[in-house]
Amino acid sequence: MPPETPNPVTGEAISGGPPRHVVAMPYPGRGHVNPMMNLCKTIATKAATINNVTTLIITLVLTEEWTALIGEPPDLPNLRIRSIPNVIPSELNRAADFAGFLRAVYSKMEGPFERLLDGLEAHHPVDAIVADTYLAWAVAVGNRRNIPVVSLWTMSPSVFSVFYHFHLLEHKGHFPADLSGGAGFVTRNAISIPISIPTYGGARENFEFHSTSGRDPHSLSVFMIFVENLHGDFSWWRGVILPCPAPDSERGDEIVDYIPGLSPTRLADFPTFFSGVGREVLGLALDAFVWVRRAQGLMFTSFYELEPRVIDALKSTLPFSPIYSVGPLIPHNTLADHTTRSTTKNDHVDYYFKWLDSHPKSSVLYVSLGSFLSVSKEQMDEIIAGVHESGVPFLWVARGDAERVQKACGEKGLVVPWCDQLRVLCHGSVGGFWTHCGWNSTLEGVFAGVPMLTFPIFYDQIPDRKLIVDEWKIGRKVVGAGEVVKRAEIASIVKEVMDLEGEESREMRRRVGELSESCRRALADEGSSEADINAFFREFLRSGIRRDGDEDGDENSSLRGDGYEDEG
Ligand SMILES: O=c1ccn([C@@H]2O[C@H](COP(=O)(O)OP(=O)(O)O[C@H]3O[C@H](CO)[C@@H](O)[C@H](O)[C@H]3O)[C@@H](O)[C@H]2O)c(=O)[nH]1
Repeated sequence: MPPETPNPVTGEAISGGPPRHVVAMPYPGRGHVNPMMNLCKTIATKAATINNVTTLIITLVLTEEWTALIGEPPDLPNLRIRSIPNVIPSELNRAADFAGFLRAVYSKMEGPFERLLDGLEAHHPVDAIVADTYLAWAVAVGNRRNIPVVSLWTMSPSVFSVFYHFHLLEHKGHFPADLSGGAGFVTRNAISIPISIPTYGGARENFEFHSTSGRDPHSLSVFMIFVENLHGDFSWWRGVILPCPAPDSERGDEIVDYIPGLSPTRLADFPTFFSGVGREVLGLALDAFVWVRRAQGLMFTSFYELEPRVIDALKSTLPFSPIYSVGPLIPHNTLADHTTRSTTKNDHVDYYFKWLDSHPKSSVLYVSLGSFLSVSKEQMDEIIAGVHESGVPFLWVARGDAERVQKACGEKGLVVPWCDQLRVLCHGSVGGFWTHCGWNSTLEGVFAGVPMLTFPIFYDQIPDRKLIVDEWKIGRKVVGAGEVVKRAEIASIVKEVMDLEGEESREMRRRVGELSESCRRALADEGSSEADINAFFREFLRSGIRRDGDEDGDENSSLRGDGYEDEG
Protein backbone atom coordinates (compact mmCIF):
# COMPACT_ATOMS: atom_id res chain seq x y z
CA MET A 1 0.00 0.00 0.00
CA PRO A 2 1.57 3.33 -0.94
CA PRO A 3 2.45 5.12 2.30
CA GLU A 4 1.34 8.47 0.90
CA THR A 5 -2.31 7.33 0.85
CA PRO A 6 -3.79 9.11 3.86
CA ASN A 7 -6.47 7.63 6.05
CA PRO A 8 -9.28 10.16 5.55
CA VAL A 9 -10.26 9.96 9.20
CA THR A 10 -7.03 9.88 11.18
CA GLY A 11 -5.00 11.72 8.56
CA GLU A 12 -2.24 9.13 8.90
CA ALA A 13 -0.43 7.46 6.05
CA ILE A 14 -1.72 3.95 5.67
CA SER A 15 1.24 1.69 6.13
CA GLY A 16 -0.44 -1.68 6.30
CA GLY A 17 0.38 -1.95 10.03
CA PRO A 18 -1.99 -3.63 12.45
CA PRO A 19 -5.47 -2.13 12.58
CA ARG A 20 -6.54 -0.18 15.67
CA HIS A 21 -8.64 -2.12 18.09
CA VAL A 22 -11.52 -0.68 20.11
CA VAL A 23 -13.37 -2.68 22.75
CA ALA A 24 -16.89 -1.49 23.55
CA MET A 25 -18.68 -2.47 26.74
CA PRO A 26 -22.29 -1.31 27.23
CA TYR A 27 -24.30 -1.42 30.44
CA PRO A 28 -26.71 -4.37 30.09
CA GLY A 29 -30.01 -2.59 29.40
CA ARG A 30 -31.89 -1.79 26.17
CA GLY A 31 -31.47 1.98 26.54
CA HIS A 32 -27.69 1.49 26.81
CA VAL A 33 -26.98 -1.43 24.47
CA ASN A 34 -28.82 0.26 21.59
CA PRO A 35 -26.75 3.47 21.50
CA MET A 36 -23.49 1.56 22.08
CA MET A 37 -24.35 -0.73 19.18
CA ASN A 38 -25.13 2.30 17.01
CA LEU A 39 -21.82 3.88 17.98
CA CYS A 40 -19.96 0.68 17.07
CA LYS A 41 -21.69 0.54 13.69
CA THR A 42 -20.90 4.20 13.02
CA ILE A 43 -17.23 3.79 13.85
CA ALA A 44 -16.92 0.47 12.06
CA THR A 45 -18.56 1.78 8.91
CA LYS A 46 -16.47 4.90 8.90
CA ALA A 47 -13.20 3.04 9.27
CA ALA A 48 -14.20 -0.17 7.52
CA THR A 49 -11.74 -0.71 4.78
CA ILE A 50 -9.72 1.94 3.10
CA ASN A 51 -7.94 0.77 -0.03
CA ASN A 52 -8.38 -2.83 1.11
CA VAL A 53 -6.69 -2.14 4.44
CA THR A 54 -8.75 -2.75 7.56
CA THR A 55 -7.89 0.26 9.65
CA LEU A 56 -9.94 -0.55 12.71
CA ILE A 57 -11.67 -3.44 14.38
CA ILE A 58 -14.27 -3.19 17.09
CA THR A 59 -15.12 -5.85 19.62
CA LEU A 60 -18.51 -5.29 21.21
CA VAL A 61 -18.78 -7.17 24.50
CA LEU A 62 -22.20 -8.31 25.68
CA THR A 63 -23.51 -10.74 28.25
CA GLU A 64 -24.62 -14.04 26.75
CA GLU A 65 -28.22 -13.01 27.34
CA TRP A 66 -27.80 -9.73 25.47
CA THR A 67 -25.94 -11.48 22.66
CA ALA A 68 -29.12 -13.46 22.09
CA LEU A 69 -31.44 -10.46 22.65
CA ILE A 70 -29.88 -8.29 19.95
CA GLY A 71 -30.73 -10.96 17.37
CA GLU A 72 -28.89 -11.01 14.07
CA PRO A 73 -25.41 -9.46 14.57
CA PRO A 74 -24.54 -6.52 12.31
CA ASP A 75 -23.07 -7.51 8.99
CA LEU A 76 -19.84 -5.53 9.16
CA PRO A 77 -16.52 -7.29 8.68
CA ASN A 78 -14.67 -5.23 11.28
CA LEU A 79 -17.32 -5.38 14.02
CA ARG A 80 -17.50 -8.56 16.05
CA ILE A 81 -19.36 -9.54 19.17
CA ARG A 82 -17.85 -11.41 22.11
CA SER A 83 -19.77 -12.59 25.15
CA ILE A 84 -19.17 -12.79 28.84
CA PRO A 85 -21.20 -15.23 30.96
CA ASN A 86 -24.56 -14.25 32.46
CA VAL A 87 -23.18 -13.27 35.85
CA ILE A 88 -26.01 -10.81 36.55
CA PRO A 89 -29.78 -11.27 37.04
CA SER A 90 -31.75 -11.78 33.85
CA GLU A 91 -32.97 -8.85 31.76
CA LEU A 92 -36.41 -10.37 31.93
CA ASN A 93 -36.92 -9.45 35.58
CA ARG A 94 -34.33 -6.79 36.32
CA ALA A 95 -37.03 -4.20 36.99
CA ALA A 96 -38.33 -6.30 39.90
CA ASP A 97 -35.19 -5.54 41.91
CA PHE A 98 -33.38 -2.74 40.13
CA ALA A 99 -31.04 -1.98 43.03
CA GLY A 100 -30.00 -5.64 43.28
CA PHE A 101 -29.45 -5.71 39.52
CA LEU A 102 -27.26 -2.61 39.65
CA ARG A 103 -25.24 -3.98 42.56
CA ALA A 104 -24.59 -7.14 40.52
CA VAL A 105 -23.54 -5.06 37.48
CA TYR A 106 -21.10 -3.15 39.67
CA SER A 107 -19.63 -6.17 41.42
CA LYS A 108 -19.80 -9.17 39.12
CA MET A 109 -18.95 -8.10 35.58
CA GLU A 110 -15.43 -6.77 35.99
CA GLY A 111 -13.73 -10.19 36.39
CA PRO A 112 -15.28 -11.80 33.30
CA PHE A 113 -14.65 -8.63 31.28
CA GLU A 114 -11.00 -8.57 32.23
CA ARG A 115 -10.55 -12.25 31.46
CA LEU A 116 -12.05 -11.65 28.03
CA LEU A 117 -9.72 -8.69 27.56
CA ASP A 118 -6.73 -10.94 28.37
CA GLY A 119 -7.77 -13.24 25.56
CA LEU A 120 -8.35 -10.39 23.13
CA GLU A 121 -5.06 -8.67 23.92
CA ALA A 122 -3.15 -11.91 23.41
CA HIS A 123 -4.09 -11.66 19.73
CA HIS A 124 -4.59 -8.00 19.17
CA PRO A 125 -3.67 -5.20 21.60
CA VAL A 126 -6.53 -2.93 22.54
CA ASP A 127 -6.10 0.76 21.73
CA ALA A 128 -9.19 2.13 23.44
CA ILE A 129 -12.08 0.99 25.58
CA VAL A 130 -15.45 2.66 25.17
CA ALA A 131 -17.51 1.80 28.24
CA ASP A 132 -20.83 2.95 29.62
CA THR A 133 -20.31 5.53 32.36
CA TYR A 134 -22.22 3.31 34.81
CA LEU A 135 -19.57 0.60 34.39
CA ALA A 136 -17.21 2.36 36.78
CA TRP A 137 -14.94 -0.69 36.93
CA ALA A 138 -14.18 -0.47 33.21
CA VAL A 139 -12.26 2.76 33.86
CA ALA A 140 -10.26 0.98 36.57
CA VAL A 141 -9.48 -1.87 34.17
CA GLY A 142 -8.31 0.58 31.49
CA ASN A 143 -6.20 2.55 33.99
CA ARG A 144 -4.50 -0.63 35.22
CA ARG A 145 -3.72 -1.77 31.69
CA ASN A 146 -2.71 1.57 30.33
CA ILE A 147 -5.55 1.59 27.82
CA PRO A 148 -7.39 4.90 27.35
CA VAL A 149 -11.06 4.76 28.26
CA VAL A 150 -13.82 6.81 26.70
CA SER A 151 -16.86 6.94 28.93
CA LEU A 152 -20.17 6.77 27.03
CA TRP A 153 -23.00 8.64 28.77
CA THR A 154 -26.34 7.45 27.43
CA MET A 155 -28.55 9.98 29.24
CA SER A 156 -28.79 13.71 28.59
CA PRO A 157 -25.75 15.97 29.06
CA SER A 158 -27.90 17.94 31.55
CA VAL A 159 -28.27 14.88 33.74
CA PHE A 160 -24.53 14.27 33.48
CA SER A 161 -23.94 17.79 34.77
CA VAL A 162 -26.31 17.19 37.70
CA PHE A 163 -24.47 14.06 38.82
CA TYR A 164 -21.06 15.51 38.12
CA HIS A 165 -21.89 18.50 40.33
CA PHE A 166 -23.87 16.58 42.92
CA HIS A 167 -21.73 17.97 45.76
CA LEU A 168 -23.23 21.41 45.02
CA LEU A 169 -26.70 20.11 45.89
CA GLU A 170 -25.37 18.96 49.24
CA HIS A 171 -23.49 22.19 49.94
CA LYS A 172 -26.55 24.30 49.20
CA GLY A 173 -28.81 22.15 51.37
CA HIS A 174 -30.87 20.76 48.51
CA PHE A 175 -29.86 17.21 49.28
CA PRO A 176 -31.09 15.26 51.15
CA ALA A 177 -34.64 16.48 50.81
CA ASP A 178 -37.99 14.80 51.12
CA LEU A 179 -40.08 15.58 48.09
CA SER A 180 -43.12 13.59 49.20
CA GLY A 181 -45.88 14.35 46.82
CA GLY A 182 -43.36 14.65 44.00
CA ALA A 183 -43.26 12.45 40.93
CA GLY A 184 -44.44 8.94 41.67
CA PHE A 185 -42.62 5.72 40.98
CA VAL A 186 -44.05 2.25 41.03
CA THR A 187 -42.24 -0.99 40.42
CA ARG A 188 -44.08 -4.12 39.53
CA ASN A 189 -43.24 -5.55 42.94
CA ALA A 190 -43.04 -4.03 46.38
CA ILE A 191 -40.56 -1.24 46.95
CA SER A 192 -37.77 -2.20 49.30
CA ILE A 193 -34.83 -0.62 51.06
CA PRO A 194 -31.94 -2.30 52.84
CA ILE A 195 -31.88 -1.90 56.62
CA SER A 196 -29.45 -2.95 59.28
CA ILE A 197 -30.76 -4.17 62.64
CA PRO A 198 -28.71 -4.63 65.83
CA THR A 199 -28.91 -8.20 67.16
CA TYR A 200 -27.79 -9.75 70.45
CA GLY A 201 -24.08 -9.30 71.09
CA GLY A 202 -23.92 -6.03 69.16
CA ALA A 203 -23.70 -7.60 65.68
CA ARG A 204 -25.92 -6.21 62.93
CA GLU A 205 -28.13 -8.16 60.60
CA ASN A 206 -29.06 -6.91 57.17
CA PHE A 207 -32.59 -7.14 55.85
CA GLU A 208 -34.66 -5.75 53.05
CA PHE A 209 -37.62 -3.77 54.30
CA HIS A 210 -40.55 -4.14 51.93
CA SER A 211 -43.37 -1.70 51.64
CA THR A 212 -46.12 -3.83 50.15
CA SER A 213 -48.60 -0.98 50.31
CA GLY A 214 -46.80 0.60 47.36
CA ARG A 215 -45.82 3.48 49.60
CA ASP A 216 -42.19 4.54 49.36
CA PRO A 217 -40.56 3.25 52.57
CA HIS A 218 -38.29 6.29 52.65
CA SER A 219 -41.36 8.34 53.37
CA LEU A 220 -41.88 6.40 56.61
CA SER A 221 -39.88 7.62 59.56
CA VAL A 222 -40.68 4.77 61.98
CA PHE A 223 -41.55 1.18 61.28
CA MET A 224 -42.03 -2.09 63.13
CA ILE A 225 -40.56 -5.31 61.88
CA PHE A 226 -40.99 -8.87 63.07
CA VAL A 227 -37.58 -10.50 63.46
CA GLU A 228 -36.68 -14.11 64.07
CA ASN A 229 -33.57 -14.42 66.24
CA LEU A 230 -31.00 -17.22 66.25
CA HIS A 231 -32.97 -19.23 68.81
CA GLY A 232 -36.03 -19.32 66.63
CA ASP A 233 -37.86 -16.81 68.87
CA PHE A 234 -39.76 -13.97 67.29
CA SER A 235 -39.77 -10.42 68.54
CA TRP A 236 -40.87 -7.03 67.28
CA TRP A 237 -38.09 -4.69 66.39
CA ARG A 238 -38.80 -1.03 66.18
CA GLY A 239 -36.66 0.75 63.64
CA VAL A 240 -36.08 4.30 62.52
CA ILE A 241 -35.09 5.14 58.96
CA LEU A 242 -32.55 7.93 58.86
CA PRO A 243 -32.01 10.42 57.42
CA CYS A 244 -35.65 11.15 56.95
CA PRO A 245 -36.40 14.87 57.11
CA ALA A 246 -39.95 15.85 57.90
CA PRO A 247 -42.03 15.46 54.74
CA ASP A 248 -42.32 18.80 53.05
CA SER A 249 -43.87 18.68 49.63
CA GLU A 250 -43.18 22.42 49.19
CA ARG A 251 -39.52 21.63 48.68
CA GLY A 252 -40.22 20.30 45.21
CA ASP A 253 -40.77 23.91 44.08
CA GLU A 254 -37.40 25.15 45.34
CA ILE A 255 -35.26 26.37 42.46
CA VAL A 256 -31.71 25.21 41.84
CA ASP A 257 -29.77 27.70 39.72
CA TYR A 258 -26.15 26.71 40.22
CA ILE A 259 -25.64 23.49 38.24
CA PRO A 260 -23.29 24.47 35.38
CA GLY A 261 -25.11 24.73 32.08
CA LEU A 262 -28.59 24.12 33.49
CA SER A 263 -31.32 26.71 33.45
CA PRO A 264 -33.02 27.26 36.84
CA THR A 265 -34.66 23.95 37.72
CA ARG A 266 -37.24 22.94 40.36
CA LEU A 267 -36.06 20.23 42.76
CA ALA A 268 -39.03 18.15 41.58
CA ASP A 269 -37.58 18.24 38.05
CA PHE A 270 -34.34 16.58 39.12
CA PRO A 271 -33.74 12.84 38.59
CA THR A 272 -35.58 10.75 41.17
CA PHE A 273 -32.71 10.31 43.59
CA PHE A 274 -34.38 11.88 46.60
CA SER A 275 -36.25 8.76 47.62
CA GLY A 276 -37.22 5.23 46.68
CA VAL A 277 -35.11 3.11 44.38
CA GLY A 278 -33.38 6.18 42.95
CA ARG A 279 -32.16 7.02 46.43
CA GLU A 280 -31.14 3.45 47.02
CA VAL A 281 -28.89 3.36 43.97
CA LEU A 282 -27.58 6.92 44.33
CA GLY A 283 -24.34 5.77 45.99
CA LEU A 284 -23.59 3.53 43.03
CA ALA A 285 -24.40 6.27 40.53
CA LEU A 286 -22.11 8.71 42.34
CA ASP A 287 -19.39 6.08 42.37
CA ALA A 288 -19.53 6.08 38.57
CA PHE A 289 -18.90 9.84 38.72
CA VAL A 290 -15.79 9.33 40.84
CA TRP A 291 -14.46 7.01 38.17
CA VAL A 292 -15.52 9.05 35.16
CA ARG A 293 -12.95 11.62 36.30
CA ARG A 294 -10.27 9.01 35.62
CA ALA A 295 -11.42 8.27 32.09
CA GLN A 296 -9.55 9.85 29.22
CA GLY A 297 -12.59 11.07 27.33
CA LEU A 298 -16.34 11.46 27.53
CA MET A 299 -18.85 10.79 24.80
CA PHE A 300 -22.49 11.85 24.63
CA THR A 301 -25.09 9.95 22.61
CA SER A 302 -26.65 13.33 21.92
CA PHE A 303 -25.74 16.11 19.48
CA TYR A 304 -24.24 19.46 20.42
CA GLU A 305 -27.05 21.75 19.22
CA LEU A 306 -29.59 20.15 21.56
CA GLU A 307 -27.98 21.33 24.81
CA PRO A 308 -25.10 23.61 23.78
CA ARG A 309 -24.95 25.52 27.08
CA VAL A 310 -24.49 22.37 29.15
CA ILE A 311 -21.90 20.92 26.82
CA ASP A 312 -19.95 24.19 26.76
CA ALA A 313 -20.09 24.37 30.57
CA LEU A 314 -18.86 20.80 30.90
CA LYS A 315 -16.08 21.40 28.42
CA SER A 316 -14.76 24.17 30.61
CA THR A 317 -15.12 22.12 33.83
CA LEU A 318 -14.01 18.58 33.13
CA PRO A 319 -10.38 17.73 33.81
CA PHE A 320 -10.07 15.43 30.85
CA SER A 321 -10.37 17.57 27.77
CA PRO A 322 -12.10 15.62 25.03
CA ILE A 323 -15.90 15.61 25.12
CA TYR A 324 -17.53 14.22 22.01
CA SER A 325 -21.20 14.65 21.12
CA VAL A 326 -21.61 12.16 18.34
CA GLY A 327 -25.34 11.56 18.26
CA PRO A 328 -28.04 11.03 18.05
CA LEU A 329 -26.82 7.44 18.33
CA ILE A 330 -30.01 6.04 16.88
CA PRO A 331 -30.28 3.72 13.86
CA HIS A 332 -30.99 6.53 11.37
CA ASN A 333 -28.67 4.97 8.80
CA THR A 334 -31.00 2.02 8.42
CA LEU A 335 -33.89 4.21 7.27
CA ALA A 336 -34.29 4.01 3.54
CA ASP A 337 -36.99 6.61 3.49
CA HIS A 338 -37.72 8.92 6.40
CA THR A 339 -41.37 9.50 5.73
CA THR A 340 -42.87 6.29 4.50
CA ARG A 341 -41.81 2.73 4.67
CA SER A 342 -42.21 0.92 1.41
CA THR A 343 -40.23 -2.29 1.83
CA THR A 344 -40.17 -4.70 4.73
CA LYS A 345 -38.05 -7.72 5.42
CA ASN A 346 -40.80 -10.02 6.61
CA ASP A 347 -44.52 -10.21 7.21
CA HIS A 348 -44.12 -10.33 10.94
CA VAL A 349 -43.14 -6.65 11.11
CA ASP A 350 -45.07 -5.68 8.03
CA TYR A 351 -48.57 -5.64 9.48
CA TYR A 352 -48.25 -2.56 11.66
CA PHE A 353 -46.63 -0.58 8.86
CA LYS A 354 -49.50 -1.58 6.59
CA TRP A 355 -51.85 -0.38 9.31
CA LEU A 356 -49.92 2.92 9.50
CA ASP A 357 -50.01 3.23 5.71
CA SER A 358 -53.80 3.13 5.86
CA HIS A 359 -54.02 6.30 7.99
CA PRO A 360 -53.86 9.95 6.94
CA LYS A 361 -50.78 12.08 7.46
CA SER A 362 -49.90 12.91 11.09
CA SER A 363 -53.11 11.33 12.40
CA VAL A 364 -51.75 8.47 14.55
CA LEU A 365 -50.52 8.70 18.13
CA TYR A 366 -47.63 6.33 18.86
CA VAL A 367 -47.62 5.20 22.51
CA SER A 368 -44.60 3.68 24.23
CA LEU A 369 -43.90 3.55 27.93
CA GLY A 370 -40.34 2.29 27.47
CA SER A 371 -38.57 -1.00 27.65
CA PHE A 372 -37.96 -1.26 31.37
CA LEU A 373 -40.42 -0.02 34.00
CA SER A 374 -44.19 0.00 34.13
CA VAL A 375 -46.77 2.34 35.57
CA SER A 376 -49.30 1.15 38.16
CA LYS A 377 -52.29 -0.83 36.91
CA GLU A 378 -54.61 1.97 37.98
CA GLN A 379 -52.67 4.50 35.94
CA MET A 380 -52.42 2.14 32.99
CA ASP A 381 -56.21 1.72 32.98
CA GLU A 382 -56.65 5.51 32.96
CA ILE A 383 -54.20 5.90 30.06
CA ILE A 384 -55.94 3.20 28.03
CA ALA A 385 -59.35 4.75 28.68
CA GLY A 386 -58.11 8.31 28.07
CA VAL A 387 -56.41 7.51 24.77
CA HIS A 388 -59.50 5.55 23.71
CA GLU A 389 -61.84 8.41 24.66
CA SER A 390 -59.78 10.90 22.66
CA GLY A 391 -60.92 9.19 19.46
CA VAL A 392 -57.41 9.48 18.03
CA PRO A 393 -56.10 6.36 16.24
CA PHE A 394 -53.05 4.95 17.98
CA LEU A 395 -50.27 2.40 17.67
CA TRP A 396 -49.32 1.17 21.13
CA VAL A 397 -46.24 -0.83 22.14
CA ALA A 398 -47.27 -2.70 25.25
CA ARG A 399 -44.71 -5.50 25.58
CA GLY A 400 -46.17 -8.33 27.73
CA ASP A 401 -49.43 -6.38 28.22
CA ALA A 402 -50.26 -6.29 24.50
CA GLU A 403 -53.22 -8.64 24.66
CA ARG A 404 -54.82 -6.93 27.66
CA VAL A 405 -54.33 -3.46 26.21
CA GLN A 406 -55.69 -4.52 22.81
CA LYS A 407 -58.84 -5.94 24.44
CA ALA A 408 -59.38 -2.76 26.42
CA CYS A 409 -58.73 -0.49 23.44
CA GLY A 410 -61.13 -1.92 20.92
CA GLU A 411 -60.88 -1.19 17.21
CA LYS A 412 -59.47 2.32 17.25
CA GLY A 413 -55.89 1.34 17.85
CA LEU A 414 -53.37 -1.36 17.10
CA VAL A 415 -51.41 -2.84 20.00
CA VAL A 416 -48.10 -4.62 19.39
CA PRO A 417 -45.61 -6.18 21.80
CA TRP A 418 -42.62 -4.50 20.15
CA CYS A 419 -41.96 -2.43 17.05
CA ASP A 420 -39.22 -0.84 15.03
CA GLN A 421 -39.62 2.42 16.92
CA LEU A 422 -37.56 4.85 14.90
CA ARG A 423 -39.14 3.71 11.64
CA VAL A 424 -42.56 4.05 13.20
CA LEU A 425 -41.81 7.56 14.44
CA CYS A 426 -40.58 8.50 10.97
CA HIS A 427 -43.69 7.14 9.27
CA GLY A 428 -45.72 9.93 7.73
CA SER A 429 -48.97 8.97 9.46
CA VAL A 430 -47.50 9.30 12.98
CA GLY A 431 -48.31 12.74 14.37
CA GLY A 432 -47.62 12.39 18.09
CA PHE A 433 -45.45 10.37 20.46
CA TRP A 434 -46.61 9.41 23.96
CA THR A 435 -43.24 8.75 25.62
CA HIS A 436 -41.79 7.82 28.99
CA CYS A 437 -38.93 10.20 28.07
CA GLY A 438 -36.10 7.65 28.00
CA TRP A 439 -33.20 9.50 26.42
CA ASN A 440 -33.05 7.34 23.29
CA SER A 441 -36.75 7.78 22.70
CA THR A 442 -36.37 11.51 23.24
CA LEU A 443 -33.61 11.67 20.63
CA GLU A 444 -35.67 9.55 18.25
CA GLY A 445 -38.69 11.84 18.68
CA VAL A 446 -36.50 14.86 17.93
CA PHE A 447 -34.95 13.21 14.87
CA ALA A 448 -38.38 12.23 13.55
CA GLY A 449 -39.76 15.72 14.27
CA VAL A 450 -42.80 14.46 16.19
CA PRO A 451 -44.33 16.39 19.11
CA MET A 452 -44.37 14.47 22.39
CA LEU A 453 -46.80 13.77 25.19
CA THR A 454 -44.49 13.28 28.12
CA PHE A 455 -45.09 10.71 30.81
CA PRO A 456 -41.81 10.10 32.68
CA ILE A 457 -41.64 7.23 35.14
CA PHE A 458 -38.25 7.25 36.80
CA TYR A 459 -34.83 8.83 37.22
CA ASP A 460 -33.47 10.88 34.27
CA GLN A 461 -36.84 10.76 32.53
CA ILE A 462 -38.08 13.58 34.80
CA PRO A 463 -35.47 16.14 33.66
CA ASP A 464 -35.86 14.89 30.08
CA ARG A 465 -39.49 15.93 30.29
CA LYS A 466 -38.40 19.38 31.42
CA LEU A 467 -36.18 19.67 28.35
CA ILE A 468 -38.98 18.55 26.02
CA VAL A 469 -41.75 20.67 27.55
CA ASP A 470 -40.09 23.75 29.06
CA GLU A 471 -36.83 24.22 27.15
CA TRP A 472 -37.49 23.06 23.61
CA LYS A 473 -41.28 23.48 23.85
CA ILE A 474 -41.94 20.49 21.64
CA GLY A 475 -44.23 18.54 23.95
CA ARG A 476 -46.95 18.59 26.58
CA LYS A 477 -46.76 17.39 30.16
CA VAL A 478 -49.20 14.62 30.97
CA VAL A 479 -48.24 13.40 34.40
CA GLY A 480 -49.37 15.19 37.54
CA ALA A 481 -47.32 15.40 40.72
CA GLY A 482 -47.32 11.79 41.79
CA GLU A 483 -51.06 11.46 41.39
CA VAL A 484 -52.87 9.21 38.98
CA VAL A 485 -53.78 11.26 35.91
CA LYS A 486 -57.41 10.69 35.05
CA ARG A 487 -58.83 9.62 31.70
CA ALA A 488 -60.69 12.87 30.99
CA GLU A 489 -57.53 14.92 31.34
CA ILE A 490 -55.59 12.44 29.23
CA ALA A 491 -58.23 12.48 26.48
CA SER A 492 -58.21 16.26 26.38
CA ILE A 493 -54.39 16.51 26.15
CA VAL A 494 -54.24 13.87 23.42
CA LYS A 495 -56.88 15.72 21.39
CA GLU A 496 -55.09 19.05 21.75
CA VAL A 497 -51.67 17.74 20.73
CA MET A 498 -53.10 15.77 17.81
CA ASP A 499 -55.23 18.67 16.55
CA LEU A 500 -53.26 19.74 13.49
CA GLU A 501 -55.17 23.01 13.27
CA GLY A 502 -54.73 23.99 16.92
CA GLU A 503 -52.40 26.91 17.52
CA GLU A 504 -50.36 25.24 20.27
CA SER A 505 -50.03 22.03 18.28
CA ARG A 506 -48.93 23.94 15.17
CA GLU A 507 -46.27 25.81 17.15
CA MET A 508 -44.95 22.60 18.66
CA ARG A 509 -44.77 21.02 15.23
CA ARG A 510 -42.90 23.99 13.85
CA ARG A 511 -40.35 23.91 16.67
CA VAL A 512 -39.81 20.15 16.59
CA GLY A 513 -39.41 20.41 12.81
CA GLU A 514 -36.61 22.93 13.34
CA LEU A 515 -34.91 20.72 15.92
CA SER A 516 -35.19 17.76 13.59
CA GLU A 517 -33.48 19.79 10.86
CA SER A 518 -30.71 20.77 13.21
CA CYS A 519 -30.33 17.12 14.23
CA ARG A 520 -29.96 16.02 10.62
CA ARG A 521 -27.47 18.80 9.95
CA ALA A 522 -25.39 17.58 12.93
CA LEU A 523 -25.23 14.12 11.38
CA ALA A 524 -24.45 15.27 7.87
CA ASP A 525 -20.98 15.80 6.40
CA GLU A 526 -19.28 18.63 8.26
CA GLY A 527 -22.02 18.57 10.90
CA SER A 528 -21.11 18.79 14.58
CA SER A 529 -21.55 15.07 15.32
CA GLU A 530 -19.59 14.06 12.29
CA ALA A 531 -16.80 16.45 13.35
CA ASP A 532 -16.74 14.95 16.85
CA ILE A 533 -16.54 11.38 15.55
CA ASN A 534 -13.61 12.44 13.41
CA ALA A 535 -12.01 14.08 16.44
CA PHE A 536 -12.43 10.84 18.39
CA PHE A 537 -10.64 8.95 15.63
CA ARG A 538 -7.83 11.49 15.49
CA GLU A 539 -7.33 11.78 19.21
CA PHE A 540 -7.83 8.17 20.28
CA LEU A 541 -6.96 6.04 17.35
CA ARG A 542 -3.88 7.50 15.78
CA SER A 543 -0.86 5.21 15.86
CA GLY A 544 -1.73 3.06 18.80
CA ILE A 545 -2.22 5.74 21.44
CA ARG A 546 -1.74 4.36 24.93
CA ARG A 547 -2.32 6.33 28.10
CA ASP A 548 1.06 6.89 29.62
CA GLY A 549 1.03 10.03 31.74
CA ASP A 550 1.42 13.62 30.62
CA GLU A 551 4.19 16.11 30.94
CA ASP A 552 3.19 17.28 34.40
CA GLY A 553 3.00 13.79 35.74
CA ASP A 554 -0.72 13.28 36.17
CA GLU A 555 -1.05 9.78 34.87
CA ASN A 556 -4.80 9.97 34.64
CA SER A 557 -5.29 13.06 32.66
CA SER A 558 -3.96 12.83 29.15
CA LEU A 559 -3.27 10.84 26.05
CA ARG A 560 0.01 10.30 24.30
CA GLY A 561 0.81 8.56 21.06
CA ASP A 562 3.35 5.93 22.04
CA GLY A 563 2.85 3.05 19.65
CA TYR A 564 2.29 -0.61 20.16
CA GLU A 565 5.70 -1.18 21.76
CA ASP A 566 4.21 0.14 25.04
CA GLU A 567 2.09 -2.96 25.19
CA GLY A 568 2.58 -5.04 28.28
O1 LIG B 1 -41.16 -1.19 20.74
C1 LIG B 1 -40.07 -0.65 20.97
C2 LIG B 1 -39.79 0.07 22.15
C3 LIG B 1 -38.54 0.62 22.28
N1 LIG B 1 -37.62 0.46 21.30
C4 LIG B 1 -36.28 1.05 21.44
O2 LIG B 1 -35.77 0.82 22.73
C5 LIG B 1 -34.99 1.93 23.12
C6 LIG B 1 -35.47 2.38 24.46
O3 LIG B 1 -34.58 3.32 24.99
P1 LIG B 1 -35.06 4.53 25.89
O4 LIG B 1 -36.07 5.31 25.19
O5 LIG B 1 -33.85 5.29 26.30
O6 LIG B 1 -35.80 3.84 27.09
P2 LIG B 1 -35.30 2.79 28.23
O7 LIG B 1 -35.02 1.48 27.63
O8 LIG B 1 -36.30 2.87 29.32
O9 LIG B 1 -33.93 3.46 28.68
C7 LIG B 1 -33.15 3.39 29.85
O10 LIG B 1 -31.91 3.97 29.44
C8 LIG B 1 -32.02 5.33 28.98
C9 LIG B 1 -30.63 5.76 28.50
O11 LIG B 1 -29.70 5.65 29.51
C10 LIG B 1 -32.55 6.22 30.08
O12 LIG B 1 -32.71 7.53 29.59
C11 LIG B 1 -33.88 5.67 30.59
O13 LIG B 1 -34.35 6.44 31.69
C12 LIG B 1 -33.72 4.22 31.01
O14 LIG B 1 -34.98 3.66 31.43
C13 LIG B 1 -35.14 3.00 22.04
O15 LIG B 1 -34.01 3.00 21.21
C14 LIG B 1 -36.36 2.54 21.25
O16 LIG B 1 -36.32 2.86 19.89
C15 LIG B 1 -37.90 -0.21 20.14
O17 LIG B 1 -37.09 -0.30 19.23
N2 LIG B 1 -39.13 -0.75 20.02
